[in-house]
Order: sequence, then C-alpha cells, then structure tokens
Amino acid sequence: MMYEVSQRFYFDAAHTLNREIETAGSRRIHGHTYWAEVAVRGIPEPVTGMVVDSGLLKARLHEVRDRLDHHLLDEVPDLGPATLENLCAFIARGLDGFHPGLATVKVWREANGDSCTLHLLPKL
Ligand SMILES: Nc1nc2c(c(=O)[nH]1)N=C([C@H](O)[C@H](O)COP(=O)(O)OP(=O)(O)OP(=O)(O)O)CN2
Ligand SMILES: [Zn+2]
Repeated sequence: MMYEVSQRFYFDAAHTLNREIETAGSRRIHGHTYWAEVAVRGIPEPVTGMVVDSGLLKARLHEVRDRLDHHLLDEVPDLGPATLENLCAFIARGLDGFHPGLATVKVWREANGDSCTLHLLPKL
C-alpha cells in the first residue's frame, strides 16, 4: 500500500510583484501569510513502520522556512519573482536529495484562496 506523509508550515513574508492587473498595489511592498505543505510518498519501511520520519522532514523544512519567514522575498537568492509557483520550486529545491518519494509541494494563501501545487511525482 502506498502512503503519503505530509508536513505543513507557515511563514510571513513581504514581496512586490509585476502584474498586468492591480499593478500599483502589487508593485508596492506588501505582506502575506503563506502556508506550505510537503508530501512524501512511499511504502513504510518494515522495521520503523515509517515512510519517512516526520521529524527529519520537519528539521529540513525548518531550514527552508528560515530562508523565507520575515524576509523580503524579492531579495531571497534563487527565488525569482515571488509567486506561489516559485515558492513551490524554492521549497522543493531546499529538499533536494531528502527523499526519492518527495511527491508534492503546495503553497497557498488562506486569506484569498490562492494556491499552487508542484507535482514532482505522477499523481496517484
Ligand atoms: N499564478 C499566480 N498568480 C498570482 C500570484 C501568484 O503567486 N501566482 N500572486 C499574486 C499576488 O501575490 C497578489 O498579491 C495577490 O493579490 P490579490 O489576489 O489581489 O490578493 P490581495 O493581496 O488583495 O489579498 P490579501 O490577502 O488581502 O492581501 C497575484 N496573482
Ligand atoms: Zn502579494
């Protein structure tokens, strides 16, 4: 049987964005609370009973979170334009080599309902 183990975290950050609509407001520095969730897929290892120890995942995500939380995202190296899409990719890169079953990285904003999911493995 296939399982997905996931871990969720949030961060508060500021950004600007160049858009075709709502141009002025988006170009002004403004802040959001972002949520992110990472899922690792696999079959539990028989001895531990775990796909992956969620404590290990939490520790790696803590490092990634530190690079985003209370930062001006425009200045974060290797992020690019601070969109949900690029945040997904940034978090995925931060987990490089962590686990072959890294399946999805989702970033969303609860306040306005926007969300984006990066699929690193085929959907189940
Ligand atoms: N495909 C994407 N589209 C947009 C993204 C994105 O990351 N990917 N991001 C934005 C901006 O973050 C924009 O700030 C969102 O603006 P808006 O929907 O107007 O929401 P508010 O800032 O008004 O929401 P508050 O929660 O009130 O701050 C746009 N598009
Ligand atoms: Zn914004």
